[in-house]
Amino acid sequence: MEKKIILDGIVVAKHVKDQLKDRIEELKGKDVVPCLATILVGDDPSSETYVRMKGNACEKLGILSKRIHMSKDTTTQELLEKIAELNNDPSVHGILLQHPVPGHIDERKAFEAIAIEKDVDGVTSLGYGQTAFGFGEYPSCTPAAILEIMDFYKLSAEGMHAVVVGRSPILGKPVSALLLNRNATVTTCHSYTKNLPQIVKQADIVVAAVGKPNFIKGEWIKEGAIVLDAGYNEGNIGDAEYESCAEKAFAITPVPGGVGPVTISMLLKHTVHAAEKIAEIQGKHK
Ligand SMILES: Nc1nc(=O)c2c([nH]1)NC[C@@H]1CN(c3ccc(C(=O)N[C@@H](CCC(=O)O)C(=O)O)cc3)C=[N+]21
Repeated sequence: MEKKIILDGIVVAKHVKDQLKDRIEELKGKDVVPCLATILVGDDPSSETYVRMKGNACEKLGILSKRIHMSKDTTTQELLEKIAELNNDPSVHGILLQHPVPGHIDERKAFEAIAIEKDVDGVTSLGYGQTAFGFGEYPSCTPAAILEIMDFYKLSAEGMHAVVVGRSPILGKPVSALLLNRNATVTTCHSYTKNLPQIVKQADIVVAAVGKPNFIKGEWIKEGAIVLDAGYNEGNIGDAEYESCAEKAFAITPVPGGVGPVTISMLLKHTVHAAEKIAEIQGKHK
């Protein structure tokens, strides 16, 4: 077999961020500083870590990071009001509401409240629909990261059987749609799927998006398949059992250092794009 490829998310993320530097400078020349607002509700330590990483990545690149931290007792109404305020704030170009929010909050309703032009995280149903139809500007960041990694390493999905394990609104469903748009034959598996190992065994491309540590085993992987692990479990453990899957795979993303860092770079890329569109509109009114 050809040499195994370890798909290096740090390298891909750096490539994406390097390409943004000139665009950010150009925007600043037009007096536009891209700005991402992040909303964290509650004090789940790993959510805090991810949101902090997102904010820090913004600042490192010259993107403003407006960090909103709301108490765990926040009501749906209060969260909706905060989102409305950010929708109406012309200095904010992108809004990220960190998932999950505390259980008493209607998360779907909150996601839906994000203005489509600021939905850089691809969480609204309109954004998802646009992604599914193939003209969305901002697919969810983890699905976008998975395609970015494939593009960087020139791994084509065309004609391949892609098996996505997981069907969540911001991961499994949109990544299935993106792969379908790249002309893969897509099977989306979930907790009711029968004979999961046999289905995964047929995959040329496996996307692990279940949220269960080391769930996908090496024995399930076809020799020479591509394994893309979008898992982010406690302790930086992926959804695919790395050692056993790597033995079979032709290419695989590690955790950490795979899909995660690219997810953040896609969020930055979408925020810069959102700012460019605002700058363009402002330019026309001058
Ligand atoms: N609205 C929303 N959008 C998201 O995109 C979103 C979300 N909610 N909720 C949680 C998940 C998780 N997520 C990660 C992003 C980066 C890493 C990441 O960069 N991880 C590093 C390691 C982390 C560390 O060093 O602690 C890595 O894989 O190398 C992980 C996980 C985005 N998510």
